Amino acid sequence: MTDAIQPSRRLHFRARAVAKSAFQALFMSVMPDHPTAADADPAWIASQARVQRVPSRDLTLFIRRDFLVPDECAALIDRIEADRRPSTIADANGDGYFRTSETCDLDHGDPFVAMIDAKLAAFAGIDPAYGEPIQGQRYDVGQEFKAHTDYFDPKGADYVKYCSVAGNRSWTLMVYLDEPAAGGATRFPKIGKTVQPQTGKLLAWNNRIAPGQPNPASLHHGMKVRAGVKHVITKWYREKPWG
Ligand SMILES: O=C(O)CCC(=O)C(=O)O
Ligand SMILES: [Fe+2]
Repeated sequence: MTDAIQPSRRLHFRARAVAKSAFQALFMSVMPDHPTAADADPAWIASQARVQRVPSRDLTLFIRRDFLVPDECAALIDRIEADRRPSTIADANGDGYFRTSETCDLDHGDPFVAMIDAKLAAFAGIDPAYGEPIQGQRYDVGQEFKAHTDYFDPKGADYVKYCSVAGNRSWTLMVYLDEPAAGGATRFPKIGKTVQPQTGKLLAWNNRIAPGQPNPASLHHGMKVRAGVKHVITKWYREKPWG
């Protein structure tokens, strides 16, 4: 079970591709040296300041607090608030309450969003061409995204629809933009790790054990917000260029 992207939106993003690549080139050029590979190198991620690796044999998971500053988070929240739709999932399982949040497709023609995208790519050390457009997710009280994986099930009905061009998802980067008054943690049940939302905190994990081999230990649950509102951005990289 995973979230679903909106194929109809892809045309829109393609039309923005020229602006996107120009901004990306600009921001990538002012960033310190970093890899631009097809896949992230955990050693690169671990080498950066203030990066913590969560001890686990089964999942490669990093946490970087204060990856974004509060002003950057607020500017992203403004964009998410202005343009959101009900979140969706692939491989529907009949549970209408599986993912109850709202989603925003951030506009990569917006130079600010392009700058955030470049920062994420530099952190991962992945060529931005492998990234899906960044999404924002918004959870109101009682909303959640039940335990799921971000990769698409290769045996699932929706695999061809979502993965025939760019392959499966490789890495997930996610940044908390605020801190709900209660609830809203991200739980990784297979490795016994729960991460609390904190403004600007980034999580990065590898959804595969090896190329082409999804990792079931990447299962995670965006838990119910109990008080307040939670916003995050999610960035998924693919095995092949997004196109
Ligand atoms: O909101 C969270 O804590 C998790 C979000 C998530 O897993 C997703 O959007 O795929
Ligand atoms: Fe997820």
